[in-house]
Parts: sequence; structure tokens; C-alpha cells
Amino acid sequence: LPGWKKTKLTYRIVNRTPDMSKKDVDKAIQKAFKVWSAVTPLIFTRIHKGIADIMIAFGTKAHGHCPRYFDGPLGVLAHAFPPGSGLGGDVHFDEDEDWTTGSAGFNLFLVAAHEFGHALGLSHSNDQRALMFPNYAHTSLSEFPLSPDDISGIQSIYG
Ligand SMILES: CC(C)C[C@H](C(=O)NO)C(=O)N[C@@H](CC(=O)O)C(=O)NCc1ccccc1
Ligand SMILES: [Ca+2]
Ligand SMILES: [Zn+2]
Repeated sequence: LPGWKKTKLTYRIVNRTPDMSKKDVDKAIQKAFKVWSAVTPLIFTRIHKGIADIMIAFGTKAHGHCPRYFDGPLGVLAHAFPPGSGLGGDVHFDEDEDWTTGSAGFNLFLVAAHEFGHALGLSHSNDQRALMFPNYAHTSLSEFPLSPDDISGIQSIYG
């Protein structure tokens, strides 16, 4: 499984969603990184300008220089690129979704935690309890969303 060749990674929140306060977006993203740093030697540091390993952005349909397009409300909620330079590790959220801190719409923390799994090198799991399962509907709003499957997956890359 391909992973980052370093344990100190930077991230940048390039733009924001009007659905949530800036503070709530920052908190959701920080909490989502903590899910993975809790079970790996990875350290995530936020930067506010320049190019980060993990560039985080909200967009609709054709967005930025991204080769993959979003599809309007529902369907695809977000996508992430596996570790690497340029687009590698970047995470995009579909702004046509309703991003929330709760259980209405789509919970940004949960989707971000799933996307960061991809940005660290994980693909989808067929374990319905896993955060990396393909569908959001199966994810509980629990404090700690990782299943044993997620943990063994990430530790096989960064163990
Ligand atoms: C083929 C990819 C681009 C589909 C895309 C995805 O998996 N992104 O990581 C996605 O947005 N999948 C939806 C599937 C769906 O709408 O049911 C999803 O919920 N992804 C976010 C997610 C999935 C599982 C747990 C938490 C969040
Ligand atoms: Ca969508
Ligand atoms: Zn996914």
C-alpha cells in the first residue's frame, strides 16, 4: 500500500463552506486528523498559505484544476487523492452538500475522517463497520469512528 514517506504532514484549508462557521470547519478538520494521528506516528500541522501536503477545498461540479467533477447535491460527497506530490493527498468536498456539525445533512468531521483515510493511502473497505466503508449512511456519529479494520489498514502502511 502506498503511503507518505514522512510522518510530519502539513495541511491547508484553502477555502470554506458557507454552511458552517469558520471555527466549526477548523474544529471538524482538526478532529478528523486526530482520529488518524491517534493510531499512527503521523503529525499534522496546519499552514495558512503556500502549498501543503494536504490541500483541503470546497467546490462544485468542475472545481479548480481537479480532473474529477462533482455531481450536485447527494451522490458523491467528497473525494481525495492518494499520497503523492501535486494533487496527491488533496481533499475536495462537494459544496452542493449541506455540511454540518451534527447529524443533519452530512457531518463534516465524519466525511473528512473518511477522506483523510484516502489521503493517507487507504482505499474502501467492505467491512460495514469501517469508516472506510464506501457509504456514509453506515457510519455512526460516534466520537471515535475507526473500526479494527481501519486501524489494521492504516497500521499496515504506517505501523
Ligand atoms: C467514488 C468516490 C468518489 C465516491 C466518494 C468517496 O468515496 N469519497 O471518498 C463518495 O462521496 N462516496 C459517498 C458514497 C455515498 O454517498 O454513499 C460517501 O458517502 N462518501 C463519504 C463517506 C463514506 C463513508 C463514511 C463516511 C463518509
Ligand atoms: Ca454531490
Ligand atoms: Zn471514499
